[in-house]
Parts: sequence; structure tokens; C-alpha cells
Amino acid sequence: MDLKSNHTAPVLTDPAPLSNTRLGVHSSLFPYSPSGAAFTPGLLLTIPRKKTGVLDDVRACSWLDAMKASSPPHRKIIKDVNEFAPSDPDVAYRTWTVKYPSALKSFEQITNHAKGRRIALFLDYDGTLSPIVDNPDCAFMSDAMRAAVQKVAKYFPTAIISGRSRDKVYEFVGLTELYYAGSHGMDIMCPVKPSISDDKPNCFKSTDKQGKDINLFQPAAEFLPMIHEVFTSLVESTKGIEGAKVENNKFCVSVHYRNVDEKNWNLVAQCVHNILKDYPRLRLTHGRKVLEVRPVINWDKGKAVAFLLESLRLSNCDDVLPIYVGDDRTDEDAFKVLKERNCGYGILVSSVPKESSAYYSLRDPSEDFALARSHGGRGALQRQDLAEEVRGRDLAEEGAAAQRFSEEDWRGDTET
Ligand SMILES: O=P(O)(O)OC[C@H]1O[C@H](O[C@H]2O[C@H](CO)[C@@H](O)[C@H](O)[C@H]2O)[C@H](O)[C@@H](O)[C@@H]1O
Repeated sequence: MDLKSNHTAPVLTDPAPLSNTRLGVHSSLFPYSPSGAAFTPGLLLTIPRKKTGVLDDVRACSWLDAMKASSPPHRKIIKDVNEFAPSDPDVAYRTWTVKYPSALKSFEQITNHAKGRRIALFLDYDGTLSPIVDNPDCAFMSDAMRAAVQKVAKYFPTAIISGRSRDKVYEFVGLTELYYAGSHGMDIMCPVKPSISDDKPNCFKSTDKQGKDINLFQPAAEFLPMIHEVFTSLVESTKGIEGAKVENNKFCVSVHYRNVDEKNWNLVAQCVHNILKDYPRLRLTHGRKVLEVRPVINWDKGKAVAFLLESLRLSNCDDVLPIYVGDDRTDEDAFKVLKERNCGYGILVSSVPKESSAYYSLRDPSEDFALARSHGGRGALQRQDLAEEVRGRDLAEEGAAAQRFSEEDWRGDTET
């Protein structure tokens, strides 16, 4: 089937609103339609009236603006008009935590709420379990973090929900006892047979690398050849841009511009735009110094969380307290699902104030570690000390690593 056309690809600068708070795997898998309910007209590409040069398309659809807005100097301008933006960053952060209290400091409250209920834990990978680094292939989680997650998983069902390919994130985490959802939830592996998947065409049996039987749910399966084609084209078209990197995440593609000189970001945007305009069934979202190309199906990390909860028979709010920890815009879909169900908590990992559907906050991955250690049985008393200890230890480890580590990414006052 030729899915190409000459239409312009839809663009999203923020996650699509959820139209359905209850999981309905089939009914929610609507193919994208520009006039459909999933996207507001304001988020759609507008064609420039007057073409003055090659960048007009890119500027018109705001990609470049969105890319620039996420970079530190530009964000400072945005912060000046932000409600959480007193000029002192520490004051701004503290003010923000009134609305999004620290999960570490609220540990007692969380455990009280969890009394008599089973916690189900969902963890994003990049920026949550691992610090943001320049080279996406080197975003390793520390052994201490791995041990903490392993410990937590002994007590609570634990899943990793990542934008990476499932294989890649499994390679990084390396714990067989967890559930994994890659490609922003479009590739879900659950060791048990999902109770809601009996007749689902995109749910099938497979074996993992150890030869163990697993069940996979891949709602975007039909897009695989298209994504591969786009990945190949993007590798080719960006190869002249120094620092650009294209990552194949199986059901989506990441185009990284973290290491591209800002004056060349327009070239990156133009390459992606030129290719995407021929694929109306693919859309673009923005991550941390990354453009992400993905199918237009109505599926995201939020839907993946709902799917896993239901598959694992954990969707009864009276018995289960789901907790989702994430740092990215794509994690907002999961926060929203928990908020709309009024069941469980989203915890946003961010060192800068920002609007979120999460309930609590953590400043950086070292605080995730401290929280995991607390939940894993070490107790609440040493949480803050642990966060400080890990911050120091991980920075030392990173310093020894071959790649350049940006301190600003770890605990700076800007989102990266
Ligand atoms: O959902 P996630 O697990 O958070 O994955 C989102 C993207 O994370 C990775 O990119 C980000 O982290 C890199 C390593 O620290 C960093 O270099 C990059 O700038 C960030 O955008 C990953 O490489 C992407 O494929 C994921 O989609």
C-alpha cells in the first residue's frame, strides 16, 4: 500500500489531548485525520502566503521556533513571562514546588495513600533513570540506579516506558523482571498474556533474546516499513549536517540536534520537513533537542500505561496506586491518564519550573534514585542524603566516561 501523498505532514508541538480516559484499545486506534478531534486547528501546519526562500515552510510551521524555545538562552526569555519566574532560579523553583511538591518530601503522604493498595510503577528512561548526555548511545544508567530499580521491582510491578526502541531500552536497563514499552508505548512487551488482547490483531506471541515466551502489542505494526524508509531517507539527507544524528526507534525516528550548531538547526528542520511532507500519516513531536517522527495513530505513553494496567489486571483504583515518573513532554500523556482517572500520581523530573499534569516533582534523576531506594525498603530518613550522595557519585562516574558531560544538563537552571 502506498501511503505517500503530496499533502503536508501534520505537526504537533504538544501531545494530542486524550479523548478517552478509559482504555479501549480498538476504538482509540483511529487513524489520524487533520480534521479529526485529536488535533486542534491551531496546531496544524499553515502554508506561508509568500515564499521568500527555502526556510519559509520550516518557519511557518514553527518547528524552528519550537527548537529554539527549548534552548537555554531562548527559554530565559520565556521564563520572564512565566508565572514561575522570579528572577532568582532557586526562588522560582521553590515557588513552583508549592504547586508540584517534591515527591521526596511527600514520601510519607504517598506511602499513606498507598496503604492497602499495591503500587504499580512506571518509569521513563532518558532524563529519568539516566542523565541527559550528548551522545544518545551513551545514556547509561548507573549501577546504583539499576540496583534501586531492581529492588523496587521485587515489591511492585514495574515497567519502563520509553521513546527508545524496546530492544535499546532493554539493553540499557538489563533487568528481565520488568515490563518494557518502547517507541513511546507503540511496542509493549508483557511477559503475561494481556487479558484484553485475545482477538487483537496487533497482539502476538514472540520470544525474547533469552528465548523466553513473551507477548507483544504493537499498535503501529503496519507503519514499520514506512518508518524504516523515512529513517533511511533522514540518515541520507542529514549526513552533511555536522552533529546531526538520526536514531531508529523502530516505530518512530528521532532526529537529534543537540550537537548541531544552533545556526544550522534550520537545516535539520528543513531536512525533516522535506521528507515528512510526503508522509501525511506521520507526524512530528518535539523532545529534548530532538525532533521525533511517529505514526499518526492515537496512541501514546498514556495509552500504553492504561494498556499495561488493564493487561496486568491492575486497573482497579481501590487496590492499585499507579505512579509514573517522567521528565519529557511525551510523559505528560501518562500524567494526564492518571490525573483524569483520579488514580495514582505523576511525578515530573525537572530542574526548571514548568506546567505539567504531574502531581509531584523531583529535581533530577538522583532524586528518583533516592525515592526508589526509599520505596525499596531503605526508609525515608536518608532520602535527601542519598540524593546528594548519588548526585556526587554519578557526576564523578560521568567525568570518567569518554563522552563530554554537560553539567548544565544534569542540574542546570534550564530545560535541555
Ligand atoms: O522516553 P524517553 O526514554 O525519555 O526517550 C526520549 C528520547 O530520549 C533520548 O534522547 C534524549 O536523551 C539523549 C541522551 O541523554 C540526549 O542526547 C537527547 O538530546 C535527548 O533528546 C533518545 O535518544 C530518543 O530516541 C528518545 O526518543
